[in-house]
Amino acid sequence: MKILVAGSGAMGSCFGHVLHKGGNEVTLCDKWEENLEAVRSRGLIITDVDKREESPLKMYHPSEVTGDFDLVLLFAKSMYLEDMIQDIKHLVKENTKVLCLLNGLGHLETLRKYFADKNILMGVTVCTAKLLGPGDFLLSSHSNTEIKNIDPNEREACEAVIKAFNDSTMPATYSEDIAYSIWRKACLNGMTNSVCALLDINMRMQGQMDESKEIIRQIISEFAAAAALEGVHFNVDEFTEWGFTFLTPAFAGVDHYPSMWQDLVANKRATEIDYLNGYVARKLKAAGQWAPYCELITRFVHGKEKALGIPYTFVK
Ligand SMILES: NC(=O)C1=CN([C@@H]2O[C@H](COP(=O)(O)OP(=O)(O)OC[C@H]3O[C@@H](n4cnc5c(N)ncnc54)[C@H](OP(=O)(O)O)[C@@H]3O)[C@@H](O)[C@H]2O)C=CC1
Ligand SMILES: CC(C)(CO)C(=O)C(=O)O
Repeated sequence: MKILVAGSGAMGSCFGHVLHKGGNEVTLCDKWEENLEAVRSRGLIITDVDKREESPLKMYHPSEVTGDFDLVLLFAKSMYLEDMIQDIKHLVKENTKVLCLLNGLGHLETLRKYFADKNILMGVTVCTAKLLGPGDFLLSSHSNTEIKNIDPNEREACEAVIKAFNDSTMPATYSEDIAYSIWRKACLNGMTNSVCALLDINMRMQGQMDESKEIIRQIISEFAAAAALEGVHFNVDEFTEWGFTFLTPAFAGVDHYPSMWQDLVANKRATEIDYLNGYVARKLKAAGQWAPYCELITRFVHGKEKALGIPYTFVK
């Protein structure tokens, strides 16, 4: 399969590398200058769990990419998704599928502004990856990715993408209800990413805090109220229990910090808060309801971004 990875930070580069090892023809593109420069001058380095590997993949600026692709894998941060789509949309032809695996909510609406449903695949992944430096990334796990076609007639094409992932040792499954899967993953990110970033703790430490279960339950209740407005229904207790399994050493090891901690605390970069807790707070507010936990968390995260002098866009 010919694959373009649009957004080749931690996740994009790691997925691209593993899909290349699985026999796919992969092109990476990104707009971060230091990243491009590091890959140009020294090559891409991927630590695939515990094996440090030099990847033969090249990385280009989106403006340099030409050709036909079967699949465009979107892996920009949520706030730069639209910008990335603007840069690569001309590369999406009649039969190209665009797969969005970003964390966060509201991305399908963004994709629909540019692409027909038949071109869109939506998904979520619990794989984790980390930026070690420009052009140097760690894939911490080959965990599951769920994918579904938006146009019901495109299941076969979606299954072909799932097969390409599985053939490349990236486990992937077909999601019968991708809206549910996306909300469940957003709940996980909404309960742990922002809390760990604000308290400067890792996921295992969050799991051990006495107060965690109640805080998490409240956050997930607000996500459930917002999801219901979109016709997605889930059980708050079930999601709280499921979320808690990620706060155990079995998933989080001894020191796993979620991506928002990596952005805000380690790398002092803007966060995806407006697409997680911020999305829920906005959604409920528009419906005349209130999400006190999500609202406060969003304001705290933006407050910290501001205090650190990080440029960000506050989605209203
Ligand atoms: N990391 C993880 O474990 C997981 C991440 N995800 C999701 O995947 C998506 C991509 O995340 P991830 O790959 O972690 O993000 P990264 O920050 O590693 O990469 C995303 C983009 O950010 C820009 N960028 C990265 N570092 C810098 C820097 N220091 N200075 C300037 N720009 C930089 C680059 O592109 P550009 O300059 O073009 O913006 C890069 O392509 C997100 O939606 C995330 O939530 C999902 C599951 C797990
Ligand atoms: C670690 C995990 C799976 C949960 O927060 C994640 O998606 C992230 O770090 O963004």
